[in-house]
Amino acid sequence: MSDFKHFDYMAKHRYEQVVYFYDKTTGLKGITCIHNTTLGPALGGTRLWNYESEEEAVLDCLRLSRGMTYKAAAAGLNLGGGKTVLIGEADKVKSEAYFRALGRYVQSLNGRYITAEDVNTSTKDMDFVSMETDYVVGLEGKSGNPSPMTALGAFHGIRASLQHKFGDEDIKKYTFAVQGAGQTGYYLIKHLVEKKAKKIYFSEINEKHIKRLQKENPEVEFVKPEDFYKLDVDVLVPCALGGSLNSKTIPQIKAKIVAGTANNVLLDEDIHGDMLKDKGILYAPDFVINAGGLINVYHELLTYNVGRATRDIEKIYDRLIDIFDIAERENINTHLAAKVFAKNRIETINHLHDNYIKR
Ligand SMILES: NC(=O)c1ccc[n+]([C@@H]2O[C@H](COP(=O)([O-])OP(=O)(O)OC[C@H]3O[C@@H](n4cnc5c(N)ncnc54)[C@H](O)[C@@H]3O)[C@@H](O)[C@H]2O)c1
Repeated sequence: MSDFKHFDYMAKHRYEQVVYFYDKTTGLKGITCIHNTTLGPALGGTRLWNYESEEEAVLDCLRLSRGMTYKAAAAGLNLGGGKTVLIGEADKVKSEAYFRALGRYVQSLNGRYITAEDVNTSTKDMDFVSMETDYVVGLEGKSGNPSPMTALGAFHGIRASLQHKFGDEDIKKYTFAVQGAGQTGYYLIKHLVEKKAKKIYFSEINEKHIKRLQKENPEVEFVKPEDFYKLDVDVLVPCALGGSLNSKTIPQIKAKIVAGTANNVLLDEDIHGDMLKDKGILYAPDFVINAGGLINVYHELLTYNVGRATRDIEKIYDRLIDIFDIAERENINTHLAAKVFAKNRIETINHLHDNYIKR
């Protein structure tokens, strides 16, 4: 019997709500976690995963929803943090009825939570969800594929990092190594090529993605994944896995900046955030630099306009500059500074709510 104490955990990290739902007919089994709605409705995708245990699923949902609170707050959006996880094998459970049942549960929360696609769920699945609820974004024909926008945000984040570290953001003067040329890495490389980066390396494990890039941009040089961290470049651009910066990889790094799209790059936020700081490596916090897709999808809740969304994504530049300044002033690592930045925004708006009596 597990001794995980749900309410103690919720109290410690200030969660608002955890909802369990089960639909007998379709076998839909899931959890929605709403971490914080100070800034607005909790937004976060629906992840479908064959979790080993229910506890693992709850913990994943809790952790991911909290991450969404910070991400939305740091992105300057009027959104809170939430997430849904569904327990099941993707190729066995998925159907129209399954996702429409999910839509019913989302609708029952009356707008406190807004969903979207995530691991193992697609825009097509979300179309079924949208038949039952208004509270779903990232639909076909609306804001579209988030990956190019995530890559665009990361590109502005790289510029901000260069500016802060070297006082000059001219891409032409620098060398880059990109890990992963998938949905986001591919587009990010295109931006670096377009701005005539001095040299670009990339590492990949998917043969198809390697060939695509070598065909389209032969000047971008392939390196084996095991050689990625020790490359003598100015900027490492992680666009693949979580946990890639850890006690084994950080000592190998020669680059002065780490800035890319990958989520949860630091295996341990505190230990590895400090390790990078001590080595004089500027780290652009993942949840700030990779928020372009979220900012884009948020614009669906307004009236979607690609120009306005793009301008908002550009603001990642200023936000990172502010965060780097906080880190320097407070002598803390940049990941912690980003959390301080996000928490400050939530607290400020919270006070504002206290001053204002709704009629
Ligand atoms: N897609 C988005 O809009 C978005 C938004 C925010 C964050 N992210 C994060 O960015 C990261 C990349 O997302 P994506 O959508 O580009 O995923 P993706 O799966 O399309 O691309 C990842 C690529 O990395 C490659 N890869 C895996 N392991 C590798 C290794 N050891 N060395 C080199 N390459 C390796 C894969 O083969 C794949 O081509 C993820 O961490 C994701 O959570 C993505």
